Amino acid sequence: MTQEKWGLLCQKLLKTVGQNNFTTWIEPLEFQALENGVAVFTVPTNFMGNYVSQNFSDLILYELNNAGEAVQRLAFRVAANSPMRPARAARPAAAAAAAAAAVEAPQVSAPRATDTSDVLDGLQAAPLDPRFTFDSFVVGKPNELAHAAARRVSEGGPVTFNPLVLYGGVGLGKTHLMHAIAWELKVKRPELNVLYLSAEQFMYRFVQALRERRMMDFKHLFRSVDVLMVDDVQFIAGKDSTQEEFFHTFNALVDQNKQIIISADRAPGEIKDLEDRVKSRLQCGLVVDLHPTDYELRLGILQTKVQMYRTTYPDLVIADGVLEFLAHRISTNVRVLEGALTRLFAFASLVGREIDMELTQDCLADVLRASERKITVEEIQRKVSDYYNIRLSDIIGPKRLRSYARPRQVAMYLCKQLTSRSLPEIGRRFGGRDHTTVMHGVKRIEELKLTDGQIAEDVEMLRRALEA
Ligand SMILES: Nc1ncnc2c1ncn2[C@@H]1O[C@H](COP(=O)(O)OP(=O)(O)OP(=O)(O)O)[C@@H](O)[C@H]1O
Repeated sequence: MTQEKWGLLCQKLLKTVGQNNFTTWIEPLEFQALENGVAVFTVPTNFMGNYVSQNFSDLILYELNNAGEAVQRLAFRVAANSPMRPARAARPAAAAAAAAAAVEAPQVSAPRATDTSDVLDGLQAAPLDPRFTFDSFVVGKPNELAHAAARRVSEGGPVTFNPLVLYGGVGLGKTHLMHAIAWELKVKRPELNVLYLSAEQFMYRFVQALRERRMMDFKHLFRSVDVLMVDDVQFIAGKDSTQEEFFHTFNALVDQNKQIIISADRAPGEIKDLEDRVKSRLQCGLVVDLHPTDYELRLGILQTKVQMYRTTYPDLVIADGVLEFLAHRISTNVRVLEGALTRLFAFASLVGREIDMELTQDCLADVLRASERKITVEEIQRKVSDYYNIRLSDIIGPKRLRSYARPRQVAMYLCKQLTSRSLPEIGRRFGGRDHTTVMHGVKRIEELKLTDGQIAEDVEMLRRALEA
């Protein structure tokens, strides 16, 4: 990090801590160097180093990381020429050594075998992946609404929908879109404090603050951001104190008209063990769904990735039909699709062969086998609820009315037939039901298929729709 960059960060710190605190504590800090993740500052006195590390280190770390510097901790050294530093010769050797040693921030001081503070301090703001930009995001029918909403938020204009909630199954691009928003805001509105972190990191930060009795710092930090992005919010479900703190943070930011962006693996109303008040707050803004990819989107993603790979492997040749084959066969999630392509390119470049169908099938045999059973429990639940025109929450929820119970049993049956999930796992996905309930449901549908033509037809139609 350069002195200029530190100067720019100081302007942000001034805004957050106020003129008095800034003049007394921040201005006297001199940035020295960034060494192996440690930002070293000189301070006029030991006392000042201790004070800053206890009261402002969270904030400084946050700003440094937010500015793209990978800093895990801060160290404060008393300046050798400080007028306030006692002459070296006048002090006993031990005291001199102690004074010369770095004053480390207490929560990140020497590694302690049983302490996770060091790890937790690295979680100020999760780093943004440089590959996850809007340019590299391929838009198709299943994600066009989510993309449009993300684009709008990334303009950093007046807050129109708060929060923006992006939800969808594994590997469908939620994190990619959140990072893309953050990158775009960095360019368009560099003065904004944008904090991206996972819900898990939010919890660790909260627990750390509680343990170190630094809740005021924590609250101050989270309430001073302009845009807060929390990824995978379902993680805090069932964690009561974290949910409560999240709720207060959320309200404080919304009151200040600060933008909040959340991602989750399902719609807020369907996240089990998420407090109702949190659910209802999340539902206040714009909730958009990233649907499972369709064939065209997968093909588009593959073509885009191939263009990118061409810069690394300019000589590789892909035979006609290979990308279409992959887009057709690997429909689990985009992460798997990308992984398959990476492996294929690496393999072909190692053996110096053209990528044709034979090489693809050899190299990706396991991936292709695994994705034969590609349908997820969530997709089945969604399709069944659409088919019977009932809400997804009624498929998962406790209601026993026949109009919900029968579709639920159909969904359980299809999960057993079309996924590799065990009965207890399926039960868990259906609102925490016991495996015997699933077993009963599956058996009931097997019987009905033989005696009830309508059920047999429903099951067949759904199976075909899911396998399409
Ligand atoms: N539409 C898309 N265009 C280009 N790449 C995509 C698209 N959707 C997903 N990806 C890629 O797929 C991978 C997984 O995406 P991402 O991590 O955003 O998924 P996610 O929805 O956050 O998943 P999880 O639920 O596991 O957190 C990333 O490498 C991402 O770049």
